[in-house]
Amino acid sequence: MELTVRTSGTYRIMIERGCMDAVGERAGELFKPGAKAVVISDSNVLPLYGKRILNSLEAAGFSASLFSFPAGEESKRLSSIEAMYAECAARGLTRSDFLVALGGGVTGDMAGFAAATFLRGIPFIQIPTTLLAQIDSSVGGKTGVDLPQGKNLVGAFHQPALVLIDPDTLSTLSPRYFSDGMAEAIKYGCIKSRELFDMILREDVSQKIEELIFRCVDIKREVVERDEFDTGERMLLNFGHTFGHALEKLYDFKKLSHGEAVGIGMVMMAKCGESKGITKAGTANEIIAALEKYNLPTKDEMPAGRVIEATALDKKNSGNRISLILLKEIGESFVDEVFRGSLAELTGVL
Ligand SMILES: NC(=O)c1ccc[n+]([C@@H]2O[C@H](COP(=O)([O-])OP(=O)(O)OC[C@H]3O[C@@H](n4cnc5c(N)ncnc54)[C@H](O)[C@@H]3O)[C@@H](O)[C@H]2O)c1
Ligand SMILES: O=C(O)C(=O)C[C@@H](O)[C@H](O)[C@H](O)COP(=O)(O)O
Ligand SMILES: [Zn+2]
Repeated sequence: MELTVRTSGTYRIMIERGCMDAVGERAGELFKPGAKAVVISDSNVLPLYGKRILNSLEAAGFSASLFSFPAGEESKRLSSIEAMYAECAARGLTRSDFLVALGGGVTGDMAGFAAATFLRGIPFIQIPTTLLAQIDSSVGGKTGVDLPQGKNLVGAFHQPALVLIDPDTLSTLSPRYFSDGMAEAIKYGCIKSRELFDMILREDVSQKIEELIFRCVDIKREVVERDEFDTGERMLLNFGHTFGHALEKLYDFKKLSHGEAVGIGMVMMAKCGESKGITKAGTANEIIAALEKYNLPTKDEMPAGRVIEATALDKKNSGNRISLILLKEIGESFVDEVFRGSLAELTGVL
C-alpha cells in the first residue's frame, strides 16, 4: 500500500511488510550516490533493526553510521538533540546528506527536530517501529522535544522525505506499546470516522493491521494537507491531548505513556462536552469501552484542578483563550475557543 502526502514537501508513505530493507534503494531515488546518512535510533530498537538499515544503505552506496540514545520519553529533551548535532558534525554531514529516524515517536520527533535544525535543515527519512509512530507520529512533520515545563514545547515543522512503514516490526513491540498506539487509533475514529471506531471496538485489529495503519495515516494525510501548520483543522488531531499532555507533564513524563495519557484525556474531554450538552450522551462511555478493550487506563487520580492548571502552556492557548477539541458524537469533532477562566467550572465534571 502506498500514499503520497502533498505539503510543503511532497513524500511517499509505503506500508509493506519487510519494506525497511528497501531503504537504501528508496533513498537512492532521493539522494546523491555516496551521500552520508546517520541512522538515529534508541537503545532498544537499534540492536533489533539497526544492522538491517545500515546494510541496506551501504549496499545502495551510501556512507552510513548508527547513533543511539537511551530509550524512553525521558530522553526526549534538548540534551539528546545536542548529542545528535555532535554526531552529525563529527561525521561531517552537509545539506545533501540525510538522517534516518528508526524507532518510535520519541526517535522520530527528535531525529526530525535535529534534521530540521542542523545546518538550518537537512532531509530525513522516517522508519517508524511502534504502532503509534506508524499510524501517527511519522507523518505530518511535527518534530520536537519536551521541556520540564511541558510537553513538546520546543520544535519545528519539518516534513520527512520518505516514510517506510514495516508492520513486521510490531512483532517485537511490547503489549503496553501496542495498546499505546491503539489510543491514537481510537482518537482518529473519534474525530473523523464512526466506521473506524466501530472496527476498533468490534473487530480483532491484529488481523487487519495494514488496513488499520492505512486508514489512520490516510486521515492524517488529508488533515495535514489541508492545514500543515496547525492553525485550524489540524488541531482536531489534538483531541484528548490538552489534558493528556498536562498529565504527562505532571508526572514528569514517567508514569503515563503518551497514548495512555491521551486516552484519559479523551474521556475527560468527552465528559466535558456531555456536561455542556455539546457531546451526545453516552460518548464518554463508548470511548471508555474502546480503551478498556486495549487495556488502556480510562482515568487518573491527579486532581482535576491541577490538570487544568497544567494546560497553561498548551500550544492551543492564545492570550486568555484556549482552543478545545470537542466531539459532537463519535466521528464528528470541532474546535471550540473558550476563555481559560471558564475551565475552572469543569473541575466538578472531571
Ligand atoms: N509528531 C507527531 O505527530 C506525534 C504524534 C503522536 C505522538 N508523538 C510523540 O511520540 C512519542 C511516543 O511515541 P512511542 O509511543 O512510539 O514511544 P517510544 O518511541 O518511546 O517507543 C515506545 C517503546 O517501544 C520501544 N520500541 C519501539 N519500537 C520497537 C519495536 N519494534 N520492538 C520493540 N521495542 C520497540 C522503544 O524503545 C520504547 O521503549 C511521544 O513523545 C509523543 O509526543 C508525536
Ligand atoms: O500531528 C498532529 O497535529 C497531532 O496533534 C498528532 C498528535 O497525536 C501528537 O501527539 C502531536 O505530537 C501533538 O502535537 P502538539 O502540537 O500538541 O505538541
Ligand atoms: Zn498524540
